[in-house]
Amino acid sequence: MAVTNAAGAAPAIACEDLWMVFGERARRQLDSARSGGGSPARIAGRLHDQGLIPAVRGISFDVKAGELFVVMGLSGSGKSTVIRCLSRLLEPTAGAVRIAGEDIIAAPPRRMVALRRRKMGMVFQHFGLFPHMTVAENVAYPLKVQGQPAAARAARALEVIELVGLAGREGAYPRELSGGQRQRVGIARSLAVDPEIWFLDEPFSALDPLIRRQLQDEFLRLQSGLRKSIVFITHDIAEALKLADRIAIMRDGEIVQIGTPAEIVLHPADDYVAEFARDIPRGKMMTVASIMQPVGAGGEGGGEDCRGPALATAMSLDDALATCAADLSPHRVTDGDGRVVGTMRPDDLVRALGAVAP
Ligand SMILES: Nc1ncnc2c1ncn2[C@@H]1O[C@H](COP(=O)(O)OP(=O)(O)OP(=O)(O)O)[C@@H](O)[C@H]1O
Repeated sequence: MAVTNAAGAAPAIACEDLWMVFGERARRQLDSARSGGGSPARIAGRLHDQGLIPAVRGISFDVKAGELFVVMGLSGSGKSTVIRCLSRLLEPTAGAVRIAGEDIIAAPPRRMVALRRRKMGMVFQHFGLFPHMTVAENVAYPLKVQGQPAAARAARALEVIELVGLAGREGAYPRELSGGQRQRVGIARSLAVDPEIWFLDEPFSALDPLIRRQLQDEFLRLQSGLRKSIVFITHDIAEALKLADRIAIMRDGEIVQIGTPAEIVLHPADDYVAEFARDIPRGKMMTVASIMQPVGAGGEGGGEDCRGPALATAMSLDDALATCAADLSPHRVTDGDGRVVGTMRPDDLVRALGAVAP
């Protein structure tokens, strides 16, 4: 049965009280551990004592349509296990996963195969390209699996190859490409079927920092046009803050905080989250959009009392500070199309930069 929210639209992904326990008779052991009651950590402790590995411990979250949702945490915190449960590459031990309202845990295997082929795109850290196929053949492969005719899949492959900036390299083999180019092929291949849901598990982690930054920028540009519903995994807080609409921070199989990049940096839920956010160069990493008062939400009509030049939503806080330093009155904030979308008060800016106590 489809489950919808108050507005009538189901979230793109809804995950509720999800458990993934590795080991013998995991389901029965989990039931027994839960019957004793207590927090997920206590239940996990009982499972540990039985020699099981409770990798994901009763987590819940929603991903909205078109949202870029980042799951972040240290190595071993359970990130990859979560993403594998969402596509049922792993069978969760307990809990519910719904894709656009459809309960996929109850879906029969054939339906699951169809969902993976038509609705879901996946990109992993190790590109997983076929070495004996050209770029074009690799990218067209999922369309071949779908049974699309040769001409249609060649045309679509070229389209997405162009989208990821590899036009002209469609005849190359993976061994002839750099790491960054190979990952672009992986991204193009996952986009070929035009998935609604996109799972990316540390897609840029194997790349050197410069290429990594470049691919992050390209990824943001792609997403601003595509508006896919995305679950993106990373262990890098800077990457999470740069890309995310919202971030879920995981520790020991649990989610300790879900929030926007600004909420995570400015209002960390505990010391673990604060530790991640501590060394972030806020002025460089955070944008005006993340701390402005939106129009109608304290930003009033957007700029009646404002003087001085408008700030752009995409501007870094450092650049905004340089602009505001000349005029300490509130500033209008405009989006890429020049529309007034909010107000920035210089004291909010200074607070966000950590120069005064909140
Ligand atoms: N197939 C498996 N069998 C047993 N334990 C597993 C299995 N897969 C994962 N685990 C364990 O589950 C826990 C979470 O692993 P997971 O790979 O999800 O973490 P992660 O946050 O993605 O880590 P990394 O960033 O290093 O990839 C770890 O303790 C791991 O050893």
